[in-house]
Amino acid sequence: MIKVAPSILSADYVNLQRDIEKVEKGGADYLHIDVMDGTFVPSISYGPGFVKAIRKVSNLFLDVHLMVQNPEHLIQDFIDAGSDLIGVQVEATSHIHRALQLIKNGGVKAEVVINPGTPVSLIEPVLGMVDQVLVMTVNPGFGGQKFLPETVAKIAQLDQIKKDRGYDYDIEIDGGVNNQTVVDCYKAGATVAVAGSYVFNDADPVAKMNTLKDVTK
Ligand SMILES: O=C(CO)[C@@H](O)[C@H](O)COP(=O)(O)O
Repeated sequence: MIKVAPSILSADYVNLQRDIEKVEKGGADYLHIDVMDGTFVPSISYGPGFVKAIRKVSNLFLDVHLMVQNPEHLIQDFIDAGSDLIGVQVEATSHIHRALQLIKNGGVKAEVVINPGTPVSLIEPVLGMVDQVLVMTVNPGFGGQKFLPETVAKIAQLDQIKKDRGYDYDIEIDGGVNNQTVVDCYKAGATVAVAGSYVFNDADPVAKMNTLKDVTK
């Protein structure tokens, strides 16, 4: 069964605490928080103060995805804010190893993220040091996009590397995840599914999370 990480990008910001409590009580495994800087991706979202505020009202595992250029400058702020895991895009820094070290040295789980156009070979050197790999299944920056099926092969490749080398990272997927697209990803080796619009654009987000779990049993 896949773990589910609702993405608050699609939550109702005016009733954010209500939406977070709903998915927390309903069995969410993580809460996914997308940090966008308007440079690495076209949109701007939230900063460390936002993560700190959520930390005060929720015990959920905070899965913070930095879609920002040169993330190393911001990592400490997001550690201090109470993140449980911090993800950095391999395309956003010349120093991916250093960025991951900074996260780990701060006592937080470390994740490397790859965009749909980025090959797995680019992150191979750091796979032995991460707790999670995020395979973007859409181009990052916006919720509600269509899943890109060609990304499934990369999930399978990462699963094979994990088995061959005895690594134990989780493989997370993000973008266009729904009750259909999640199935092939799960079969290929995905262990965590981020879902934004599928979960929150429904009157019953908990039922949607349960569906993602049910179809991957
Ligand atoms: O990273 C992103 C968007 O770039 C996400 O985490 C979105 O929140 C996913 O939204 P859906 O595709 O599930 O609507």
